[in-house]
Amino acid sequence: MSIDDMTASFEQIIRSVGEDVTRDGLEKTPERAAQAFAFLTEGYNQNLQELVNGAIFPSDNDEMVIVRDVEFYSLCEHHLLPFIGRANVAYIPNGKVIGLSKIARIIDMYARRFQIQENMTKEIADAVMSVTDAKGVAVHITANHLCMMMRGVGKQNSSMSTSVMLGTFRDSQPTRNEFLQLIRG
Ligand SMILES: Nc1nc2c(ncn2[C@@H]2O[C@H](COP(=O)(O)OP(=O)(O)OP(=O)(O)O)[C@@H](O)[C@H]2O)c(=O)[nH]1
Ligand SMILES: [Zn+2]
Repeated sequence: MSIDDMTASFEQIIRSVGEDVTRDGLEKTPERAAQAFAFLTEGYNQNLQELVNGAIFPSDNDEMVIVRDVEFYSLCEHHLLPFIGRANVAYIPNGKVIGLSKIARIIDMYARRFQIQENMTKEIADAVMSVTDAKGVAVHITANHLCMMMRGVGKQNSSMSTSVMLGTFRDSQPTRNEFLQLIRG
């Protein structure tokens, strides 16, 4: 990722809207915007193994583990505008558990890319499954999309929910229901 290239692109965008990129307030904006965008897309520079950093621990607990209400900020791949929400992630351990913070790091790694919510939900579920070998993984995300709020159809109060169920959560209705009840509570 080249900050210089992005800086030049933001300079061009600012010019294209008819602004004077040399005026005091905007002088450093192209580079600031490039740095901000680099941060918001840093998920492209991360990979799962490095991010988890070996934080997988043996455990004979085989009850559902849920990490709830993890906030995230992503960018929709259609408009590059933010969508903002919360993710709930559950898994049923199969001899090992993952470090708690790593679930949040996995969510951020996929959020900090150009995304649609459905794909992000699936990518998080697949990633948690691949690093934990869990009996089952469930991911549920609710988000507000600014492309639908500050432009376009202009709906301020609608939110979108997506979920992906793998393994036991897909096969067993009671397990799926327990998850849905726990995230509602
Ligand atoms: N399924 C899904 N759609 C999304 C997501 N983020 C944005 N969109 C939608 O992507 C669609 C793109 O539609 P287009 O008609 O190509 O673009 P547009 O003319 O800007 O559409 P409007 O937003 O309706 O003005 C819109 O319906 C958006 O609401 C997402 O995460 N998931
Ligand atoms: Zn959008």
